[in-house]
Amino acid sequence: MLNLETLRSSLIVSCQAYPGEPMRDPRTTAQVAQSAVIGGAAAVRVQGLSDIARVRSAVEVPVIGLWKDGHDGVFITPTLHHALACAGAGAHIVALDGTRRERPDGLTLAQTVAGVHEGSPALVMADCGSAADAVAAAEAGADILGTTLAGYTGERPKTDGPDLELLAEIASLDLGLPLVAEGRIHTPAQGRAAMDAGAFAVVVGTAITHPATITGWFADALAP
Ligand SMILES: CC(=O)N[C@H](C=O)[C@@H](O)[C@H](O)[C@H](O)COP(=O)(O)O
Repeated sequence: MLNLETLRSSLIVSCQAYPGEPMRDPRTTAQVAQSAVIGGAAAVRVQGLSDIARVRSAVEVPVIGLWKDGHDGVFITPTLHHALACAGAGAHIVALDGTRRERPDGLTLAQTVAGVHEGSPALVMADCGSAADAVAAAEAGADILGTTLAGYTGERPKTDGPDLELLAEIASLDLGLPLVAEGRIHTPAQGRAAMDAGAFAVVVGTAITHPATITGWFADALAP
């Protein structure tokens, strides 16, 4: 089983393209992931079964896999079925919705985490939206806590950069699990600030791997 200590103080790069986008292709995702590893990514985060499988065979670093189904409510690896499929595709860590919301298959988060642990060697990263989510996810047996859904569930404001206040709050609770900062980390300084707020590791997605958005930032800055 994966030793999480290898990810302490590290950068994890999320490599995702969205439905209909030109880069939505497993071969492209694998090339982006390989490039991230060359740059220093200690792990990668990848969406979708084909991308997980392709990236798993293309890089040596741990793969965090998720399956987005839909785009609102509980959509990040929403059920145990989705989670086990991610593990089956090769994810070392399965990222799943770690909120307190009702799940589409009616299972609790604890039942879902137990199901992943019983059915695969994968660890579970709980994508949380608040400190209350993080507490519940720790109690449910998650292996890693992430702030992925902060600003997306209505419990926290959508901050411009990372939700440093939430990170510090969860870190202060000493839940005994690695706390991964994820969401709207757009600069190296924001990554550093997330570490200083108590993160164990940092996930960066858009600012490294989504050229359409990055291009838009520059284009907007130049507009008269
Ligand atoms: C809320 C949601 O759907 N987050 C997704 C989770 O996998 C991805 O769309 C994000 O890109 C990822 O969390 C990384 O965050 P950012 O791209 O802001 O660095």
